Amino acid sequence: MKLNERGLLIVISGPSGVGKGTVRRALFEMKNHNLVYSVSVTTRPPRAGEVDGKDYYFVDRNTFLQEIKEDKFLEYAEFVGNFYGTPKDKVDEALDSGKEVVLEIEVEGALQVREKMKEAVFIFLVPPSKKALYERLRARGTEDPEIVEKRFKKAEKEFSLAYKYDYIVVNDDVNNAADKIMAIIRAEHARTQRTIHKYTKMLEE
Ligand SMILES: Nc1ncnc2c1ncn2[C@@H]1O[C@H](COP(=O)(O)OP(=O)(O)OP(=O)(O)O)[C@@H](O)[C@H]1O
Ligand SMILES: Nc1nc2c(ncn2[C@@H]2O[C@H](COP(=O)(O)O)[C@@H](O)[C@H]2O)c(=O)[nH]1
Repeated sequence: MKLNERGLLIVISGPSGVGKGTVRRALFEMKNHNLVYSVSVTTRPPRAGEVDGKDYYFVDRNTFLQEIKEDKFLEYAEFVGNFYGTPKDKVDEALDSGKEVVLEIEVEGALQVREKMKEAVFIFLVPPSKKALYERLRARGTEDPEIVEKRFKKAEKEFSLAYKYDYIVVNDDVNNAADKIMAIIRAEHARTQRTIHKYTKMLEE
């Protein structure tokens, strides 16, 4: 395949409860995009309403550990007691077919991707305030209070790594944040195409 036919990889991170999933869904509802969402594998039990194969591939711990051994993940990490990983073959397939692939993953995994895929774009979503983050996490009502505390505490470490990302986007308003992310994706796409075009021309000379 030609270099310029390969899609762009977009990594979105941010502390638990900041609104990554909500903003990503708003992004995918926009018109005229070429995005696909990479469904992760996890050992976390499904939340009410979550669908296997759409929200996550839900597996048990032994299956996940076996898949690590078989080198099936582009990246993986443990987050507050559960494993999460990105299936490598699906991401490669989608990129090879020219799609823009969105990963919504925590920071440890994102930094693994940074090492492997230099051309990927890294976006870190932040809340308007810490108070708003805590309130979103608590009000979502999907975790027991003790897990809410653990996830909120983990946010400190995640914030401290935000400087490793290419862009920081504030999720004050969902549509606002989705618009900003779409603008980043379009600009990065254009920049990548220009760079590839330049080098292809140079090689032809
Ligand atoms: N801009 C916003 N203003 C107010 N509430 C928001 C906003 N964005 C998201 N929320 C709410 O915050 C809660 C957490 O959002 P969401 O589940 O999308 O976060 P997340 O970052 O994907 O979390 P996790 O990493 O734990 O999966 C949800 O109840 C969602 O409706
Ligand atoms: N490193 C990875 N992190 C992932 C992946 N899929 C999701 N996540 C992140 O885990 C936490 C918790 O998710 P939750 O659904 O239990 O709230 C959150 O930050 C997700 O973005 C993955 O494949 N790899």
